[in-house]
Amino acid sequence: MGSVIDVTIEEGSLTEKKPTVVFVLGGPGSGKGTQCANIVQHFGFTHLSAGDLLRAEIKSGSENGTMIQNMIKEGKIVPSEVTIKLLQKAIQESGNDKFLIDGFPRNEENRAAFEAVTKIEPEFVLFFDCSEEEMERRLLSRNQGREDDNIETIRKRFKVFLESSLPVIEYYNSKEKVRKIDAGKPVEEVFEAVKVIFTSNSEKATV
Ligand SMILES: Nc1ncnc2c1ncn2[C@@H]1O[C@H](COP(=O)(O)OP(=O)(O)O)[C@@H](O)[C@H]1O
Ligand SMILES: Nc1ccn([C@@H]2O[C@H](COP(=O)(O)OP(=O)(O)O)[C@@H](O)[C@H]2O)c(=O)n1
Ligand SMILES: [Mg+2]
Repeated sequence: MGSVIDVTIEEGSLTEKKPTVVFVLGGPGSGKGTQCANIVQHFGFTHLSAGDLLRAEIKSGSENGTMIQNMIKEGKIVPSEVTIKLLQKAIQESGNDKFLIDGFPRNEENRAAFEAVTKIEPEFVLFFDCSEEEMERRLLSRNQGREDDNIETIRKRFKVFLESSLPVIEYYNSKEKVRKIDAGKPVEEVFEAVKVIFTSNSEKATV
């Protein structure tokens, strides 16, 4: 009797549809959050910013809060175990099946752990390509009171981006999953390029 129930549950989980995920990557200040807000309005995705989830975790007074706060101040990447748990919880609570995951995966550890734990492959990877000079200018005038938007931490974040995050983008590029956008232009122009990608991708999916 027990075995019949087991088989039913297994079949149920096998046929459960995996959510659609788009990773939104790019250096600090490249405009990920800004463009995600636009994409949500036009294409019905739920926006999950790994950085926002980590900052909310600090505010909630969680036991990991101090560790996360120290890492963010130093521009370091928080262990994937912590970030993936927060992402999974947000995915479950959203009720949606389409997600923009912004600022994740930021290193090889993030990428491999997410794949191993969730078995989710991104539909594609949106890469906002922007010069350091422009990103620095934007971060220094972001005015969100962030403890990491100071020149000292910004330099550390740029270094981490080049050393740890770009290789992840290269990995997806070798799988032809990267859609690169010139993010140095004004917000509206960047969004025009973003729209083309989301429109052509959803057309492909329905053919
Ligand atoms: N295309 C753009 N041109 C000029 N400023 C921008 C552009 N996109 C975003 N910004 C501004 O730059 C800052 C960083 O943008 P944000 O979306 O938070 O980037 P990220 O999430 O990649 O760090 C914000 O103050 C935002 O208003
Ligand atoms: N996957 C991630 C994403 C962010 N973070 C931390 O959160 C910080 C801010 O990330 P963010 O995505 O909000 O920053 P921006 O690129 O949006 O400026 C990073 O510098 C890391 O310290 C992380 O540890 N792991
Ligand atoms: Mg952001």
